[in-house]
Amino acid sequence: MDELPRTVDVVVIGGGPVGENAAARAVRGGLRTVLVEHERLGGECSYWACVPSKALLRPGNALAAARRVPGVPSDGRIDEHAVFARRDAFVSHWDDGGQLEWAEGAGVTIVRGRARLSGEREVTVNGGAVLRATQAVVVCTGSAPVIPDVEGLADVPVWTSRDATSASRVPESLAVLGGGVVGVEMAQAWARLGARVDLLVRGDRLLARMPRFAGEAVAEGLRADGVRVRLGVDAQRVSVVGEGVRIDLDGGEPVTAERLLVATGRRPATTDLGVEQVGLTPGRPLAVDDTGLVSGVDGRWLYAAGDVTGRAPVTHQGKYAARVVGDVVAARARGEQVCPEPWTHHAATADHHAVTQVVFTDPEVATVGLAEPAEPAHRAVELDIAVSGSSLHADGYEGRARLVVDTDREVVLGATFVGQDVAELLHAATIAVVGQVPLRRLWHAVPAFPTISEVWLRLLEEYGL
Ligand SMILES: Cc1cc2nc3c(=O)[nH]c(=O)nc-3n(C[C@H](O)[C@H](O)[C@H](O)COP(=O)(O)OP(=O)(O)OC[C@H]3O[C@@H](n4cnc5c(N)ncnc54)[C@H](O)[C@@H]3O)c2cc1C
Ligand SMILES: NC(=O)c1ccc[n+]([C@@H]2O[C@H](COP(=O)([O-])OP(=O)(O)OC[C@H]3O[C@@H](n4cnc5c(N)ncnc54)[C@H](O)[C@@H]3O)[C@@H](O)[C@H]2O)c1
Repeated sequence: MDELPRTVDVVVIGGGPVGENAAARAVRGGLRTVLVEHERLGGECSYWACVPSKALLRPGNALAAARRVPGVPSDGRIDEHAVFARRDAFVSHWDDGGQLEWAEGAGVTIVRGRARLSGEREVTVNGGAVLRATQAVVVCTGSAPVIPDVEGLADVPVWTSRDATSASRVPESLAVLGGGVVGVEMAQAWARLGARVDLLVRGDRLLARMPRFAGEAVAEGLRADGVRVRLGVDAQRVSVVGEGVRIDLDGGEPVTAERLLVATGRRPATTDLGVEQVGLTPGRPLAVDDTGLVSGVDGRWLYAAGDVTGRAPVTHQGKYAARVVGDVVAARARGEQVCPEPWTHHAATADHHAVTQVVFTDPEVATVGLAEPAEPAHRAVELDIAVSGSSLHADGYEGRARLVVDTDREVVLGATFVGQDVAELLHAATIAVVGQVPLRRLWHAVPAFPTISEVWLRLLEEYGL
């Protein structure tokens, strides 16, 4: 720390994907920028979330895809050692040296340590060195798992998503608490690696924020892999039994498993961050406007992006918000007027209208924008994915697609696709939503034959074109 500048233009707290992007963008705007990270550069996403979870899911999805195409050798079993080795390579063996090199190459100064806000434009690292920011402090501290208040849960060893993405031995049995995205992805990954999996879900469906047909299709996919999907069960008590854990359920028989994964959501990481020093409440998300400026703090110096804002907790939306923040801070430093009109360079407008997400299960779920009609003028146009492209892609292909259409303006407000390999359909839908492309113009976007995208033509016909 001694040789570091104590006064810089921008201090970014948290070196996950979001903080890295905010810092790089600020540097690109000509600002001297320090990024403080207390664990690994690259954050949760690179080492314990997006990347390793997708590496664990991909082999099972590839094998299942091969099994749907007669003639392709697919009678073997997954070699878990090779899967773990590939996962380990993707997370660079949990070594962030490569990211450090990238950051230095991008001109970002890295400081290792835990940062706390200690006053206006001021950040203290490890309780010692003080960094002062002439322009802005940008908080990108991410989120942490929520462990619910269930009797006994605090006293038993459980898996969080960190363990579920980094383990290198397949447990004989795994109970998963929570039917959200982490729950369904990890239930399938570990089932396909050979664990006996129970998925314990409080509500009556999986993926409750998505259209019902999405959760139902994923539940069917999980059941086909032997996962026992238990809907409408509430964990009452958790205790240690032998080498494993027992979960007593309201609404079902008790479940015993070698491991218990708690996948019941995440909360913004604003505790132990000194937010009370600037009049904010620890534990709450940092509410931001569309430029990333934190609400409730005077002086236009505190910004935030990513999971910590609670806005759209997926990596790509956080990085988008980070690019906006970096550019806004640089523009304001140059004395330019920032006009955050919707859809301009200085406003993260897509967070309100076009958040994208893919659930990487088999079947996949891909969503953008509105999942359900929200006003009388909105109409859901929905059908099975049954086109030449899909039937050639896999025997017995099953999928479903929904567009939410604004019938007054005749534009697409949202899309949901479920089925094998639908993730790559999503960007076309995103462009339709963001571009507010009239349906009558979309009619002229002719899907290539034979691709799964032919479903777009069927959807437009179903609408009435
Ligand atoms: C199992 C799992 C799978 C996921 N899969 C996907 C996926 O496939 N696609 C997707 O888009 N999203 C996925 N997500 C969500 C994604 O991981 C997050 O949206 C993303 O990591 C948010 O990035 P971030 O930079 O805001 O936060 P993080 O990645 O959490 O990074 C925050 C960083 O800040 C650091 N930090 C925190 N406090 C301090 C401090 N006081 N001082 C210094 N440093 C600090 C942390 O050490 C961390 O490195 C997944 C999440 C989980 C749990
Ligand atoms: N592919 C992806 O984009 C991806 C993958 C994984 C995670 N993520 C993101 O990471 C974050 C965390 O994911 P998550 O699945 O933990 O959260 P989530 O909010 O998606 O799901 C949590 C689930 O747990 C349930 N729950 C809460 N308390 C419970 C309790 N006491 N008992 C039983 N169930 C309970 C909730 O009803 C909810 O269904 C989310 O923002 C998610 O979008 C994204």
